[in-house]
Amino acid sequence: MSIRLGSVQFVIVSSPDAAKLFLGTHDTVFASRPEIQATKYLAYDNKAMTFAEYGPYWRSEIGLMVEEMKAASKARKVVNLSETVSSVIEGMVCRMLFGKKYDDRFVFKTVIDKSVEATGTFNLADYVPMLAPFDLQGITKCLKSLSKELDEMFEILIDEHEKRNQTSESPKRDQMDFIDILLSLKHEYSNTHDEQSYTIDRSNMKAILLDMVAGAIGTAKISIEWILSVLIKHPRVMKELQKELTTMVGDKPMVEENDLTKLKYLHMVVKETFRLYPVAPLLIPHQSMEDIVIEGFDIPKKTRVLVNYWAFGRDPKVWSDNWEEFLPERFLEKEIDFRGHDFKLIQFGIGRRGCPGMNLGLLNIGLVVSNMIRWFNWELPNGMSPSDLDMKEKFGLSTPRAKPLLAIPTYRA
Ligand code: HEM
Repeated sequence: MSIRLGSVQFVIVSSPDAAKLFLGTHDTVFASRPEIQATKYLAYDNKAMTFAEYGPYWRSEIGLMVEEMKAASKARKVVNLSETVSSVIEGMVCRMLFGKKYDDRFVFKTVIDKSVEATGTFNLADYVPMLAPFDLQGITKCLKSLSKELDEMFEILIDEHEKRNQTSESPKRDQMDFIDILLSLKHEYSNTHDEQSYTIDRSNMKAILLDMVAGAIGTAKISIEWILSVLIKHPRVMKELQKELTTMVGDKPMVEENDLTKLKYLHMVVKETFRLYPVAPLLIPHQSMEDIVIEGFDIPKKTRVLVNYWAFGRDPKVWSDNWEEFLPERFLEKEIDFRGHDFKLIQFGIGRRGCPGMNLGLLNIGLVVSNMIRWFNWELPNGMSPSDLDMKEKFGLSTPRAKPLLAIPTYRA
């Protein structure tokens, strides 16, 4: 389907076969992103991330989470799981990037949530550029203020790392956090074999940090929130997963990174949740870099492509008539994964602009979910039955739960 909004031409891709054409066969043509007001003000002129390195950044955060849930279990306290997951993920990401969990000056999750919301809001200025200077909806003002908040936080973090490195010996390679690694690459060429390579300066560093923080925090939080919701709503699936965890992990105090590959049922639960509750229902818009003809249709340069991935997971032609059912076992028979070979399940996008943080995202999700489920049973508050759990989404650039997930943990010794 093709539509026009103001001066902008869109193509909407609504099936895995069409996605294969645009993001597979013609991936090189559609590998650009449109420049919108949000990227202009938030994303340091679209300077992007390239790599990631991390150690066991998650251990203390997961340990604290388990202890906190044990205390809540003793007190029969209702836990706001949406809030808890958000803090755990923020803590894990901060430890990985900045070496430690920082203090109240750093409110990444709040600023990132607001930025995602502002980016996902329909902004007239993106479709009728002559209206941009008037900022009729006040979105540009909001984006500028969010950008300033983020910039100030990154400046403090980089300054603190630089000062520490000046006063004491620079950390050894295996003790470096992500900012140390970026600082060690400052002014080096990003790619010595490429004539168009650029040096990594301070704004590149901040753009990369923004990619990491924005990419890692909200997406994992939303994914985990949905996985826990479907598990609570479907006690049969919850029991099956707990059985797997008990058998495969035993009495170890924590489910660890190397346990995750053994957890086949967990992987099926994750895939089934990604099918029905995508984090980015339209992925991130792509844009064509040249004119192209696809299946007889002329598609001009700079056409934006929206991939309606939300619809893929609800297509009976793809998932059969029981598509509405939450059934992880459907992946027993289907060799479908989201690692770039199959266009039915593209939770992380696909091709050149696919998500570079997929492995890290899957790891964070696996660690948090498995530890929450290995050690605790979950009950809804006020005697609510699992089938009554509200599963409404809040639509936008990403789709979190409309209402926070509240539940009472009981410790499973
Ligand atoms: C559950 C976790 C995650 C999900 C569901 C997710 C999903 C996505 C999706 C749908 C896209 C757009 C793909 C497209 O338009 O074709 C994307 C892009 C991106 N993601 Fe992720 N992501 C996750 C985790 C992460 C993490 C942990 C990082 C960083 C460490 C990250 C960094 C990025 C970046 C930088 C892009 C833009 C890539 C580009 O434009 O070339 N993501 N992600």
